[in-house]
Amino acid sequence: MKFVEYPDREFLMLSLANKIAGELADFLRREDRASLCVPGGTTPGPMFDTLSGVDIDWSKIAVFLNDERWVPETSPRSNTRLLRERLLTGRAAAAQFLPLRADTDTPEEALEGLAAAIEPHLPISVLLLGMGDDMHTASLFPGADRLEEALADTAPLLMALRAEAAGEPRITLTAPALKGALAIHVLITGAAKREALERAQGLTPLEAPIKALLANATVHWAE
Ligand SMILES: O=C(O)[C@H](O)[C@@H](O)[C@H](O)[C@H](O)COP(=O)(O)O
Repeated sequence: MKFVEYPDREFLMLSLANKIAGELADFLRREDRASLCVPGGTTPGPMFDTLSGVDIDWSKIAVFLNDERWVPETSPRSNTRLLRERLLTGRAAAAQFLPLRADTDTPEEALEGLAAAIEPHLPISVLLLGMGDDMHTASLFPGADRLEEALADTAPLLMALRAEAAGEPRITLTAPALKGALAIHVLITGAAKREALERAQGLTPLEAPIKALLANATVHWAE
């Protein structure tokens, strides 16, 4: 794991947006298409604001979430809504967005169709992850009902998980799909998350799911 500390959040968000844009541009020099997989939550909005304006060929980039909360897109908790408002706008509006949400009562009913749309875009070219104070990443929550299956090398691309801390049911990319990414970044801010990350180093992925993704990751942090 590589850990990069920034003097403040603004500098972190700008630098990370430029780093990710540079990596996507590099992929597009070598390949016809690239994919970008990003978290929802409250942290990445300012980074999305910068990234959405960068001058790369977004029409060749598939964008999808790490995970989605099973709520309608009109909900303030919808990660899709965050993406539409903060990332898939400006130049990045030309990107191909692959949803992790469908109009079914349960995430289980939608898994197959959603996974089939993402499958052709693997491995992920650039993966950005967030992390909660409880050391969850994507919707791989400690104590989630099917966490062990979702961490296994044999896990399917997508799974539905339920956890008390998650609130609503979740749909998430599983550990092997995330681990297969060609570049992995983790974006965290604040003292509590830095401490949680340090704690995770000494724990197993079942106790601290972020641990499953750290080996090849660059963690970006500011107070
Ligand atoms: O839907 C989600 O909850 C996210 O994708 C999740 O994995 C997120 O990255 C962390 O919970 C951190 O969230 P914050 O940035 O809000 O702290």
